[in-house]
Amino acid sequence: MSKDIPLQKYGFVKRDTPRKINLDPLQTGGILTPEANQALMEWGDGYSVCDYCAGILDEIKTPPIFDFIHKALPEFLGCDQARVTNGAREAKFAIMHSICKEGDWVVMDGNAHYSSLVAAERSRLNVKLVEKTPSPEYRIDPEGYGKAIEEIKESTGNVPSMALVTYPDGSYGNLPDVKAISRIVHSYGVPLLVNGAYAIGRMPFNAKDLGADFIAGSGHKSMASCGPIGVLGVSNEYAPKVLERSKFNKNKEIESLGCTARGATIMTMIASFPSVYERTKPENWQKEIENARWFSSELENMGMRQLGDRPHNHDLMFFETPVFYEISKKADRYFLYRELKSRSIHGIKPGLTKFFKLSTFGVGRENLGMVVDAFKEIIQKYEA
Ligand SMILES: Cc1ncc(COP(=O)(O)O)c(C=O)c1O
Repeated sequence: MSKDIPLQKYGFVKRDTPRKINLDPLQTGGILTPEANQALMEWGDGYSVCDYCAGILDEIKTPPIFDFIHKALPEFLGCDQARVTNGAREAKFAIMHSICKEGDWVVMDGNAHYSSLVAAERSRLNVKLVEKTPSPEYRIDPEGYGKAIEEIKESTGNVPSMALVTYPDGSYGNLPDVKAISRIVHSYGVPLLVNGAYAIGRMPFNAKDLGADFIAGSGHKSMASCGPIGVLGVSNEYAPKVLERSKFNKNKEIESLGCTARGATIMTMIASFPSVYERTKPENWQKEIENARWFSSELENMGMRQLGDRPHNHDLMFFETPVFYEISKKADRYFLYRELKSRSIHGIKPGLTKFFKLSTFGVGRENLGMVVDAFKEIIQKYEA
């Protein structure tokens, strides 16, 4: 027998982050609804959803996983077929791995998330990035996709086997012109994967309208679900490859390794779905954009600068904050984190003062006003 393991620090651990107001881009869209909180307790046992499983997760009728995956999700995502995965990255990997062959090329926007790059690496693909425009916009020019495809064609003799665009990206919250990108890549016969980790579940999103052949979304990031869970969407044209079943076990899809999100993760997604559906309606998303723009203008009035798309069209925003950086030289680099923490405002990374990103999603105008007031107070306190 090995040495005794000290167990004191394990068991139930309380989360002590004060987060009355949460601005963390990773977290705002993943906060559970009351229904999802309830589902978490009800379905928390490991394989709880499998009481009535006949061998195929997405065909479980009770609880209504079949209806959710085969009816509600494709309708919601605007795609022919949908599946749940263990995250956006697992959806991207499954798509790349099934569609591309080792050594193929994939073209991605220069704002692509690292998880898109590692999904390509794990699939043994080569990646060419479409350059973004310089600061302060960091825009992706759709024409860059045509140029990248031409370059790959010239050097390898073949077009890439896939293009990917991040909509919006996770640094600046920029929404590239996906329809234009889709037209360009399709003119070369290249299929398009839209990484909607920050779109699906927050804002109106329709794969067919965007011209996407594949989509990936994140439940824990944007669909008020406890992670890890994501969604994958695919057109009928590519579904046979992406959803191919095992020759050893006809019930099991290869790319999902047979089963994906199960237990609490899928049940929290289902529990939150009515609220998520509601919040993505254009009129509700419009309010989120108005809040983001209002918040951005308040920060700019204090001497900060919002980078990326202007006017901004998403809740995720990146700010250059020289006013806090100057204070940090006199105080220390953690002063902002401490001050916000003492006001129960969470989400700006500890130690960041020169620039930071945040999300206003679901925070509401009143709480955003409290953040604005907090920033004003902090500036006054340290500049006095
Ligand atoms: C733009 C973007 N895409 C994908 C992901 C990964 O999502 P998931 O955790 O669901 O794999 C992230 C996570 O930060 C992201 O910011």
